[in-house]
Amino acid sequence: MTILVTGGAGYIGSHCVQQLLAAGQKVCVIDNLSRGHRAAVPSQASFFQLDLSETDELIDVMKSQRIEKVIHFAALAYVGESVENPLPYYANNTAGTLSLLQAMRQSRVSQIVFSSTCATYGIPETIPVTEESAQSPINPYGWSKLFIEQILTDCAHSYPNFGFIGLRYFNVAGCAINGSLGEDHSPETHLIPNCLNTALGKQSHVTILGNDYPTADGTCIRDYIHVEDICQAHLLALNALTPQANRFYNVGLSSGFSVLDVVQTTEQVTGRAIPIEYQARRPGDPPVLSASHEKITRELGWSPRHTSLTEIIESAWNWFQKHPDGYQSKGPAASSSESGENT
Ligand SMILES: O=c1ccn([C@@H]2O[C@H](COP(=O)(O)OP(=O)(O)O[C@H]3O[C@H](CO)[C@@H](O)[C@H](O)[C@H]3O)[C@@H](O)[C@H]2O)c(=O)[nH]1
Repeated sequence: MTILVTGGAGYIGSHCVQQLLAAGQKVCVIDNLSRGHRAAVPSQASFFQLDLSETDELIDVMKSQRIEKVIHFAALAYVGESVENPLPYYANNTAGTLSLLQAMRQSRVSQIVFSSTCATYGIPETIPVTEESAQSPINPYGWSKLFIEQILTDCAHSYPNFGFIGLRYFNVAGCAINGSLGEDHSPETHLIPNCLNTALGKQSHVTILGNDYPTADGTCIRDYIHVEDICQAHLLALNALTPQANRFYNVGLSSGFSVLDVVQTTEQVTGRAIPIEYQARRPGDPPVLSASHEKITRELGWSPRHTSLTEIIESAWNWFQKHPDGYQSKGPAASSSESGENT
């Protein structure tokens, strides 16, 4: 059977493709290659440069590649940007997923692992957040994903063969432990890459977006989880997919680190000073997010391997040092063929 991976040249998608291939799966990647530099798609996978909105082309790929299941990563995922400009979030994330689901239905592909987010919880009433916590997003990114959760739930109720598992990610971070894949967003807004780029001297300081939150040091607390542990959750979810599966799982470590904790840990890992400047809060940011992962541990046997923030940042620092210009750098991982040629 072949697994279709949407967004398979992106940060999390590329790491997952590597794990799927290592597990002996046949993989087909689609990616629109927008938003800056992408990882090269490995030659063992087939690749089609497609956007989620291209329903007919998606149907052609699903039929010609004999797709059996889908892992759906492709999405816009910047909380701040979604507040400034919500329409692309609903178009790309919500309408794009609708197009994908229509293509699946036309092609008789009925099982999907979906990348959801802790941003669907909004400001949680209790920490750690369980899957039963109320979902009330405070930014369009979270809403764009929550709408998809409802669409998937409705499909599972109405279509007998349809099954899904939705993974609600907390803050995915770090890079492949073997150094082969990294994190390269454009524009870069994520905290750990911004800290590492400051350590590399590519930017003068890290801007702390708010120090008046109701937390011990006044900065936001997040649950950082290593990208390879998120990918492991996808492989387990893939195996657990059945017709009528209708389940959501939090994927986080139940740990909480403030923005200042992350800056200090990055200083320790890199041995370099990271100057900071304070700015006002970024609209759409909840003060504290951390996951209960009891359900995915109990039901799927998920067991994260990289559980310290130091280890997560070390894996990223390893890649950033060797790729100071991201995938454009002249390094071993960046020199392979462009993903667009690899069809
Ligand atoms: O230069 C920076 C960047 C970020 N932050 C703060 O650091 C925290 C983490 O921010 P970031 O790394 O941008 O991640 P989030 O906005 O928390 O979003 C991530 O976590 C979401 C879940 O909330 C995922 O779904 C998103 O895809 C993913 O980008 C937040 O409190 C930010 O306000 C700063 O203070 N300065």
